[in-house]
Amino acid sequence: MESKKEKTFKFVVVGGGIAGVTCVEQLSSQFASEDVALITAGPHIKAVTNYKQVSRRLEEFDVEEKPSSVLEEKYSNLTIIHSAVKSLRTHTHCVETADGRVFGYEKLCICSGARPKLLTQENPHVLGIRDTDSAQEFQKRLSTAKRIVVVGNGGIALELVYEVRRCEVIWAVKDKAIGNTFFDAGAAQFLIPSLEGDKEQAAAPCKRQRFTTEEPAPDASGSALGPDWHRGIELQGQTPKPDTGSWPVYVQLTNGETFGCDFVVSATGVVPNTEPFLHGNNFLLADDGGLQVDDHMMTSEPDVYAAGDVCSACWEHSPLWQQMGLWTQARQMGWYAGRCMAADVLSEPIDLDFCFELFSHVTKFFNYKVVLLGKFNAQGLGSNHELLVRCTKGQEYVKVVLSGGRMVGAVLIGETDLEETFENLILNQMDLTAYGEELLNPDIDIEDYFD
Ligand SMILES: Cc1cc2nc3c(=O)[nH]c(=O)nc-3n(C[C@H](O)[C@H](O)[C@H](O)COP(=O)(O)OP(=O)(O)OC[C@H]3O[C@@H](n4cnc5c(N)ncnc54)[C@H](O)[C@@H]3O)c2cc1C
Ligand SMILES: NC(=O)C1=CN([C@@H]2O[C@H](COP(=O)(O)OP(=O)(O)OC[C@H]3O[C@@H](n4cnc5c(N)ncnc54)[C@H](OP(=O)(O)O)[C@@H]3O)[C@@H](O)[C@H]2O)C=CC1
Repeated sequence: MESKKEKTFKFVVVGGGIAGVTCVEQLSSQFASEDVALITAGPHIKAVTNYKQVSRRLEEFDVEEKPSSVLEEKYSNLTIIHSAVKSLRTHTHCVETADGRVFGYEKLCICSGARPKLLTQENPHVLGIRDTDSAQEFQKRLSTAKRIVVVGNGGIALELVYEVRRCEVIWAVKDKAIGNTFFDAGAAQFLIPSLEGDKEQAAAPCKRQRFTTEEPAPDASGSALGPDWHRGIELQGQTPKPDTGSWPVYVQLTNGETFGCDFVVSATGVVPNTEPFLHGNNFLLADDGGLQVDDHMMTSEPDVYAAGDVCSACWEHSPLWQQMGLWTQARQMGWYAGRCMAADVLSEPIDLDFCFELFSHVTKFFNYKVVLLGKFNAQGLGSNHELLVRCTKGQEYVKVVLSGGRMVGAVLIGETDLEETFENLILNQMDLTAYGEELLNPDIDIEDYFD
């Protein structure tokens, strides 16, 4: 492959999702006179727009799919190659693309994302949702569906059961409460009425959900969708009719029930897209199949970095941070990987970025603003923690996780206006023992309290 090299770039980034684009922008701007390449399988790239720093650590932004020419116009040293990488030779520092071209690199960053981990492979009645194509396929199939089964209890399932209209949705959940990847049972309880509310009934007179609490028995192309992916696409089925007794597919659950449906959405997590890079190389993989990266986003292969959903952060984490497959983390990792690659080339030292100090995520579920901070579900704390909860039905749910009298995490649902104060309390690790439950007393203006 070495002899066929068409061109050698100083930096090559693989993947036009948010991690890859952020990384390549960082490198192209810092090294304006060096050749940089972005190799991506899809025709479009993802761009961060309307970036807003909500507080010291919380950020919000929109993500837009754009033609890649937008990037090439912005950076004259950037070349975009539209083809999938089919193999990598780390010992000769080159990649081969599906269209047979070979490119050399000095430093490479793999940002190839992840793909849905489907319940069953190659069953035409089981769909995953990841990119624009799969979302469109879902929309098309939904338009003629009377009943679907959604399997999984994470972000995608939460969004779907709320957004789908005029179609019976059977949500198969193996946990005791909904939304296990984001919420505890208390928060889940707070959110449940939103699924049964009058507002929904008015918009979708035929919408019905049925919950079950047992799981059923039993090629990545574009970038992952992101915030508000369902806005602007009609997620509407056909009005449910009486069960005719004949469905395209049947799902048997471990609680013994069987449901027929038009199709099944497998919202059961993702697997990192690593295959094209593994053969012939010695990448260390984490338990989740991601490329292991150290605190400089470096994989176990020399001059190869990784960022976003494809990688697993294997440095010793801050006690207040954990990795999740999220838009924000893809951006932060892509940006930091670019800076680490630059520091390496310039032989400059670089410290782990402060964004990895505290986990923070702002999103929306069931039309509520949701802010998650630190060890929001007491992850890894065992019994060594206490919880304070304040809840006003239909308005807000506030949960604080304390360990040794110090705040280590929080879940804020609704317009609580507490995120900045709590973020500061978590970061400064102040001993809050003296305040006890007063911490969540709604009659106290907590901001003034700690100023
Ligand atoms: C339906 C849905 C809703 C979501 N909602 C949210 C949300 O509200 N908030 C949030 O924070 N996160 C959300 N996420 C998660 C978020 O989208 C991902 O964590 C994030 O997009 C990961 O970015 P990435 O750049 O690592 O990977 P991706 O966006 O998956 O990009 C990977 C890129 O690599 C390219 N690629 C793959 N293989 C190759 C190859 N061999 N050669 C060349 N190119 C390749 C792909 O074409 C793509 O351009 C959602 C995800 C989904 C699926
Ligand atoms: N607003 C947001 O922030 C959103 C973020 N996302 C992100 O996009 C990515 C993909 O989302 P999603 O697919 O929902 O993945 P998630 O990882 O969020 O959730 C997967 C869910 O499926 C469950 N599960 C896994 N295997 C099975 C099985 N065999 N049977 C039944 N249930 C199973 C998991 O349970 P268990 O945990 O017990 O394994 C978990 O509840 C995630 O990284 C997610 O964080 C997606 C949508 C919205």
